Amino acid sequence: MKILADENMASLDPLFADLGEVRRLPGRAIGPQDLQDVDALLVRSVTKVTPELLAAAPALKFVGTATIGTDHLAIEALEQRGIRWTNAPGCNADAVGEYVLQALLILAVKTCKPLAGQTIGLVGLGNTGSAVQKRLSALGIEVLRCDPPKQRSGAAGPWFSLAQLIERCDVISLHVPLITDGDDPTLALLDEARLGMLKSNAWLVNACRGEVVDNDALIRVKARRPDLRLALDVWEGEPRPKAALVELADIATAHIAGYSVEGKIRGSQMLHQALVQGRCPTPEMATLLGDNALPPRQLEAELDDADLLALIRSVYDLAEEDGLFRAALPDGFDKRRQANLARREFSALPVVPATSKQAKMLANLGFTVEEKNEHGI
Ligand SMILES: NC(=O)c1ccc[n+]([C@@H]2O[C@H](COP(=O)([O-])OP(=O)(O)OC[C@H]3O[C@@H](n4cnc5c(N)ncnc54)[C@H](O)[C@@H]3O)[C@@H](O)[C@H]2O)c1
Ligand SMILES: O=C(O)[C@H](O)[C@H](O)COP(=O)(O)O
Repeated sequence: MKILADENMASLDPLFADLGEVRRLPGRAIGPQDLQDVDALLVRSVTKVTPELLAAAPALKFVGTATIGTDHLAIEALEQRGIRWTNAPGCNADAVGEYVLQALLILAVKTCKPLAGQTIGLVGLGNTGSAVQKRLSALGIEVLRCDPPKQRSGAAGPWFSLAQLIERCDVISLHVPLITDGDDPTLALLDEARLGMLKSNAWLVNACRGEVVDNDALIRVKARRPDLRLALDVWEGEPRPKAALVELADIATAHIAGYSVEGKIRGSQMLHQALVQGRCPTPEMATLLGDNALPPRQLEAELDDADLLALIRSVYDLAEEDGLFRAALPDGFDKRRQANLARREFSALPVVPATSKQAKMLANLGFTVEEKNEHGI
């Protein structure tokens, strides 16, 4: 079998080398010239799998994207050709949950407003939205949820409309796929009118797709509403985000919210499973990850937002990444993505809690909770 894969996918060798010949290319460079004899194509979000690309791939039988989003795949064309395809639902949801929690803590500390005092609204309650909700509820924070497709499917509420979230929430975090048609399109879901109605001093987080927020409108609204706070991981026109918007954002990163070693490996494992369809076992996470947990940390009894932020920053430092991203622009968007491939999830940090209540909270946040050892740590 001839496999063509994005060179930045995790665990390519241990997962796919035994299945055939694996050729690696930079994702943005994969084009019709590369696909003539390819049986299986493994991509990430940066490769646009268009009808034109598929037309140049007569032997293609399988396309896998190691991502949650599928907006870069021409799904109708794949299905018309009978090419099996899969994405990797939920693979990096924990990484997104951890990114958003850290972004909110940064804004809480910066604005001197305890996170627990904010009314937080989530738009989209699938894998990533739920990952954010889980972490906030570990801190005792309830959220208002907006997800019309879920609401219509009868999922347990309460549910709120987007208009209600905008009216009531101090914080809005977006977790929807990019959808351009149908009953619930999300293209420019936050347009100029809706952005203009955000509450005074509201925080807006976008870690789903840049096009879900009208970026030009956001520039205009933020320019006249300096009270708004923005945490933006995704942008219209990646890898060339609008410089004016980067400048106006409080936190800006290069579409890396879902980047964790664990999330990347999970994505590759899911593609392996879909490709082999049970013909051989998929190597376990522990084998692919290796034994490389971080040194344990003993915690104080009381943890405020700043303490929790410091703990989280010891795993991954979003404020530092924000600075590196700004310094890398205008050309370095993909360089920052490449540089984020070693980020670990909270579970890589063993923590020794001071109280049993804290132990529960830290476990629910995703940390590995350890008992005290004989040295008190
Ligand atoms: N920044 C990153 O690194 C990163 C990482 C992972 C995912 N993403 C993006 O986030 C998106 C969401 O990921 P997910 O895993 O939560 O997907 P998911 O499919 O599990 O959930 C999406 C949810 O959005 C809901 N939804 C759809 N249209 C809606 C609308 N108009 N209003 C409100 N809710 C709506 C759906 O009903 C669903 O529950 C992905 O499609 C991808 O584009 C970005
Ligand atoms: O949809 C997703 O899963 C994310 O946007 C994903 O994290 C993007 O990562 P990449 O395609 O660069 O691997």
